[in-house]
Amino acid sequence: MLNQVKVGIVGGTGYTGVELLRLLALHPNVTLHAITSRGEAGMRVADMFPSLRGRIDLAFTDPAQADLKSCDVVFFATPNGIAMQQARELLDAGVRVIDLAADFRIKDVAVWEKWYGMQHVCPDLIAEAVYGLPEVNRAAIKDARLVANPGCYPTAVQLGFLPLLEAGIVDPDHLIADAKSGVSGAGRKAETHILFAEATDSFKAYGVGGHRHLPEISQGLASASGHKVGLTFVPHLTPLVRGIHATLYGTIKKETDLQQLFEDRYADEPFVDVMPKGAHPETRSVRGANICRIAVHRPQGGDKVVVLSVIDNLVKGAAGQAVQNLNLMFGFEERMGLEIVPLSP
Ligand SMILES: NC(=O)C1=CN([C@@H]2O[C@H](COP(=O)(O)OP(=O)(O)OC[C@H]3O[C@@H](n4cnc5c(N)ncnc54)[C@H](OP(=O)(O)O)[C@@H]3O)[C@@H](O)[C@H]2O)C=CC1
Ligand SMILES: CC(=O)N[C@@H](CCC(=O)OP(=O)(O)O)C(=O)O
Repeated sequence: MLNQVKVGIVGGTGYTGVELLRLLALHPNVTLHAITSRGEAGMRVADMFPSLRGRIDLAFTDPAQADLKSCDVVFFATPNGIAMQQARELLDAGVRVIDLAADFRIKDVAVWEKWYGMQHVCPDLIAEAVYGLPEVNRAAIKDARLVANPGCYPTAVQLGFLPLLEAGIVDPDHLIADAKSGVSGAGRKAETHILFAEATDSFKAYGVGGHRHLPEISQGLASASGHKVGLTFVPHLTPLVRGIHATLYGTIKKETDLQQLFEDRYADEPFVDVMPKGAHPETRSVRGANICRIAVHRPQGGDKVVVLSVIDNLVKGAAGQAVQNLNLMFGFEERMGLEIVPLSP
């Protein structure tokens, strides 16, 4: 077992890339070896991100020149369609890969190609990849060469629905996920809808007709329930920087103590907190930390269950979960580098 891993990050200037840097800077068993950027090659990381001054003494390298093959593991914090072009070469060189994008998340290649609008260049690697949701796939992640780190909405929604579907408590044909994301979920790019004046002091749904996280969530929930699910998923853009709040609805078909069900399911999970009965988790209670806080409700004792699930999209929804996966892959304690108290307020 290695006690020090050499890490490369492709896409070090994006929001998930810099979040990886923040977490890995304090990870005792990680040595950062290469951090790429095409636009900022040559610039010192700490000059671009003063929050990392005194913590990271490296410069960005162009991905074409970066020494990725001598790393033990490479994270791709890049747009969709980039990791699939380089994964095989790295795996062949003995490098393990964690993709924060969606290239390896959906097992059905035709479904992936339809939603992502491009041809997949290595479908055989999709078959090999392990979906990196530790609360479901912990054992397989430990042995994986290639991990598909889950999407942000899919993390919040799946963790909220899993106990109910695994135990057959709700009707799997009529699930509703009403989810809200902060603006950092859209990445660090110049687009009109995420400009301060457009996104602040306003609130809107988007992708009601279909969002690319729908097939990813449906795949995970189907696997939990043992058959296909019917899911209505509506994402919203909310004027927060970080955070996802998912309100999940199901129709109860089998009676159980819902609070006990959730507490038992997540009793041994270091990064899922089932809150006391009647709680209303806030996104600020997870800000900056690798945690999903969940509360389960049964309004007026009726036939509907309502689950509230909150995460920080950049941490449990991306970089933190990726570090959790690294810890599992290299046999480190799962909490290593992730013992962070959320920022509140
Ligand atoms: N933001 C979030 O909350 C979440 C994001 N994700 C996923 O993680 C991935 C990264 O997201 P995010 O950090 O928000 O994205 P950003 O747009 O903020 O950053 C993208 C990064 O990728 C680099 N990059 C872009 N194109 C290429 C390329 N062709 N080759 C190599 N590097 C490239 C960019 O740097 P440069 O152009 O200088 O090379 C930049 O560092 C995306 O796939 C996203 O869907 C997943 C979960 C949550
Ligand atoms: C607010 C916002 O725009 N969110 C993004 C989520 C993108 C993301 O993180 O995508 P992956 O998890 O698939 O990598 C969106 O809806 O497209």
